[in-house]
Amino acid sequence: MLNPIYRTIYSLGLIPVVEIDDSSRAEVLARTLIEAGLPLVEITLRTPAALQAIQSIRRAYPNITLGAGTILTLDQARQAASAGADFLVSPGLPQDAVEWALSEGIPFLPGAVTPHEILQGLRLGIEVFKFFPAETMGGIAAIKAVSDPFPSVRFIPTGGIQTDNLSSYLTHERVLAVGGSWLVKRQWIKNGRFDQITAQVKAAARVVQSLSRPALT
Ligand SMILES: O=C(O)C(=O)C[C@H](O)[C@H](O)COP(=O)(O)O
Repeated sequence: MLNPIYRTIYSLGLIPVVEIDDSSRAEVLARTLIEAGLPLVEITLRTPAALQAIQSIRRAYPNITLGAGTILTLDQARQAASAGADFLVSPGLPQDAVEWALSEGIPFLPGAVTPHEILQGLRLGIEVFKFFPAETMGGIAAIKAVSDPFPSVRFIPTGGIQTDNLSSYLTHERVLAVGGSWLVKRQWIKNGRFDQITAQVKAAARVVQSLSRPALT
């Protein structure tokens, strides 16, 4: 059974992957995304401000779907969850963090691109994988090839995805959503250009809505 968080992610189709330098901008960032029709964000733990940003967003918008990305260790997984993250994302598969999250009922989206990595994740109980870096690893053709032996697996590709190449991913039955930093550029938050975030998110959402996507089974 697919976790309800993944159903929400599927229905929105897009995960903005965010690097934030100043946590005081987190609330307005979340408001911008919600008002643009995308009540979903992944804050990566790549900056010292990330945990505080997660806390601020959770406090201001209890219903937003909130992810924490770049989880590399068990400690980071615990910290992100207690700051208020609903789901955790990693570029790879940190086994202790994955095991802990699943035992707490927190969806964990680990990175996997090879059959070996997918098998490792499946054995831990993972149902959805981040396919990263998607474009560099061969794009949708690579996802098709690697998913054949794993009929239950779904992917959220990230890495090199933009509005103009997201369609080939999102129309494939194994792809739940796409993620990326193109929706919310770090500089836009820094420079207070929330109007650019709104425009980018709306343009991508229009493409998602125009697609005939396979139903979630
Ligand atoms: O930080 C992580 O946990 C990652 O795995 C990386 C991000 O998902 C990618 O950096 C997004 O890729 P771009 O959209 O090409 O910027």
